[in-house]
Amino acid sequence: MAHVSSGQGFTRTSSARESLTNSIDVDWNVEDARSLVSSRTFDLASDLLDVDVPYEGQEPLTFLHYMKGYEYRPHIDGNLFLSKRSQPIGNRIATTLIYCDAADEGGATVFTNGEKLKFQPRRGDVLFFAYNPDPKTEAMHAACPVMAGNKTTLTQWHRLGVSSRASWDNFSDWGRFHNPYQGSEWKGSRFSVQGKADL
Ligand SMILES: O=C(O)CCC(=O)C(=O)O
Ligand SMILES: [Fe+2]
Repeated sequence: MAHVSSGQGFTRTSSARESLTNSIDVDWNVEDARSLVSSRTFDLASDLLDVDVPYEGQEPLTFLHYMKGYEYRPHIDGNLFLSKRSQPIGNRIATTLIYCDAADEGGATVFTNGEKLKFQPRRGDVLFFAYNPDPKTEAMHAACPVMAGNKTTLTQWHRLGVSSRASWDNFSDWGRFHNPYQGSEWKGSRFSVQGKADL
């Protein structure tokens, strides 16, 4: 059972997932650990997907802490295709996982359909996956139970079509989430696929 926190002092529970979680809103007006880590995940996503993934208006960074026996059963993070024909405006298209601490035993991230990949993370590893072409097959994944030690991760989901004026919760039916940094905008440089050919 997970105690899934919004960071606003309430939790909801999920039987598919057992971890301690916290949502970390990013203030895009300042350059700090949160904005720098989060922005790098969007740059990576833009580069790999060949489409500019916005920074502002995205879901918060989510910190997950798995203790011994905790796991996250097979699930999909998003349910739309990223194809030339469909325009997944406002929807999740990909996920970046940053492994802050690896378990001593267990805690692999596995892709349970398609090619059945198993990724045994070490501290500092980063895993990126898109839901293309079929999110219900290749992108179905799970976090194996932690058998010894602790595992902590930061998850950043990536959406297209969000902005400082149109945040992610406008495009989901989970209700409106208070973000103290709503409307903040990154003033620094950012990766763009337009300049990629010149690299
Ligand atoms: O911690 C993991 O290995 C997977 C986490 C995950 O699936 C998620 O945050 O959506
Ligand atoms: Fe997931």
